[in-house]
Amino acid sequence: MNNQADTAAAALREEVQMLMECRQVSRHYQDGDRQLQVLQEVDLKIAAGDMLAIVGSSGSGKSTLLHCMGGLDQVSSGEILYKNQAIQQWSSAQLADWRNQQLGFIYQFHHLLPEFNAQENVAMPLFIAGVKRAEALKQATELLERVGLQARARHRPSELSGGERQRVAIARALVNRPQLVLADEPTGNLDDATAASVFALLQQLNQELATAFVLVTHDQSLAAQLPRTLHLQHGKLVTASAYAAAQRETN
Ligand SMILES: Nc1ncnc2c1ncn2[C@@H]1O[C@H](COP(=O)(O)OP(=O)(O)OP(=O)(O)O)[C@@H](O)[C@H]1O
Repeated sequence: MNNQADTAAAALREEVQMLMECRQVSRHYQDGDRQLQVLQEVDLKIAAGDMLAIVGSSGSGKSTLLHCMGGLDQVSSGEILYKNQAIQQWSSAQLADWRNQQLGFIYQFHHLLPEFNAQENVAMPLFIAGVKRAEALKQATELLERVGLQARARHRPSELSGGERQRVAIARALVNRPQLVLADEPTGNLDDATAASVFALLQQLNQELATAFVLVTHDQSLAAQLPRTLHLQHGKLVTASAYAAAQRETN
């Protein structure tokens, strides 16, 4: 009886903590009469507080997978569950609310709004969610402090360095206290030292806030610092050793 209760409790804990699951996710694009298979039967699970890297060579499907996970692209078959609900069944309004309230996105080219200063850029998801301006700006300031940019709050993106802009983008991705952050090459356009400090910041935020992070990267050395790495090859998840063998063949 006790054993049964323990098993049930463990199963429940896993359910509660499971954030996202990709089940047999495939994505193809039609190119004239040719079908381009970009993702093939990808299975993966992300639990609360996970931090994982997705590595793969150019064109292996990393961004497509991330876009599907964020509901920005549609899967051709399979399903993506967020807290056990299939996101492809949601309306575009539901998807937009979900992205605004539960997800954070960090892109390689940060997409900050040039006419707004750093603090307003960070506050933007809160403005969109209907939070009052003063409260939104207060929360944005807290996040800017956290990423070490309080002194730059009133600067516009054009007045910031690449690394500073990327940190503003990270603060913006976190301002809604998302449970899951999807980051596409978040350090891709930064020099090595800045990339390392931005990466360290993501790790720190993962530990402090228990935010789950999925980081798409080309950079194997960054990925190696994370507890879990998934390897994409021609749209399929493969084992680390199969991936390494294929890399050796191409080099
Ligand atoms: N909208 C689209 N229509 C047609 N083909 C597409 C589309 N989006 C992506 N692709 C193709 O899908 C493949 C995977 O692209 P994706 O951007 O996911 O790769 P990636 O691994 O992120 O590459 P990179 O590291 O170069 O950014 C590529 O061959 C790309 O040309």
